[in-house]
Amino acid sequence: MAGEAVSDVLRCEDVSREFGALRAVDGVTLSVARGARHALIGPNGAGKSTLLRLVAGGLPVSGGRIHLGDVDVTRAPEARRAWLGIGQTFQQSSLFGSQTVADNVALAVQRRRGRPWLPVPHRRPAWAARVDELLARVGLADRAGDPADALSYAECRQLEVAVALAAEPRLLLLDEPAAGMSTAGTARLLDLLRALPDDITVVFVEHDLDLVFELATVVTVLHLGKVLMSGTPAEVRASADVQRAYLGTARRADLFITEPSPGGDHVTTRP
Ligand SMILES: Nc1ncnc2c1ncn2[C@@H]1O[C@H](COP(=O)(O)OP(=O)(O)OP(=O)(O)O)[C@@H](O)[C@H]1O
Repeated sequence: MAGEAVSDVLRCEDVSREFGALRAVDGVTLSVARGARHALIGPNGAGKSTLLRLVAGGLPVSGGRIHLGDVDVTRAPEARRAWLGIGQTFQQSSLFGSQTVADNVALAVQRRRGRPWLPVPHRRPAWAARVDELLARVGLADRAGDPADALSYAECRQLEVAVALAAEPRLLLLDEPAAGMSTAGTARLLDLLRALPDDITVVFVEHDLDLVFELATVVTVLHLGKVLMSGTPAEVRASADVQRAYLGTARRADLFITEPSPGGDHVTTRP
């Protein structure tokens, strides 16, 4: 319906992706509301990263449809989707290590302003101001002149967010943004993501369930390529189905606590 298309930034309808005989994503239907911080969680191999790649356009779907707002982007190439407003960070770094922190962002700003062919970062005042603003947003203003190679792992992830934001996305896809981070790095990342404006909708894949439950407004749980459930963080933490999906994995099954009751399994969450 037209009304739904306006309020949802992203809609996946019956989206599937096969790798040979494996259905990595199996009939996923999902709506992401404007301004949401929408987490995708699930055990290893559930299909989370594949779904992100299908949305970003890095992989074609085997079936189903993907809408960005009211535009059907199912067959659109990745660059077109980026132009339409899908930004992303990757599990693998996409930074230029020998370029400065500021120049990494400047190149991304240049791409957005339609000058991707300029061989070196161009120093137009308006673009430089945008670079400064983005570096301040991700907490790297004081590292602007350092080569990206000199950044810590956590700072690299912060810089990748700045590069993604330079493309002015309305939908930002983050694949395991906290992977490999220290507690302090994760806390900084959480602050950074919390401070993003509401007109940027965020969909993120994350194994750190503490981060998920701190940040997410909606959580979708994938299991064996299918949506097991979508709900608020509280609903997901209280779900016996979700707990069962996580049991037997090393991933924070302790967040979901089963208390035996006369009526059968009863799941509560940690206070
Ligand atoms: N390019 C590929 N070729 C073949 N199989 C793939 C490919 N990419 C992913 N898969 C398989 O698809 C399934 C889903 O993988 P995916 O990476 O999407 O899971 P995930 O939920 O992100 O897992 P993790 O949490 O471990 O990153 C897995 O069984 C994986 O081995």
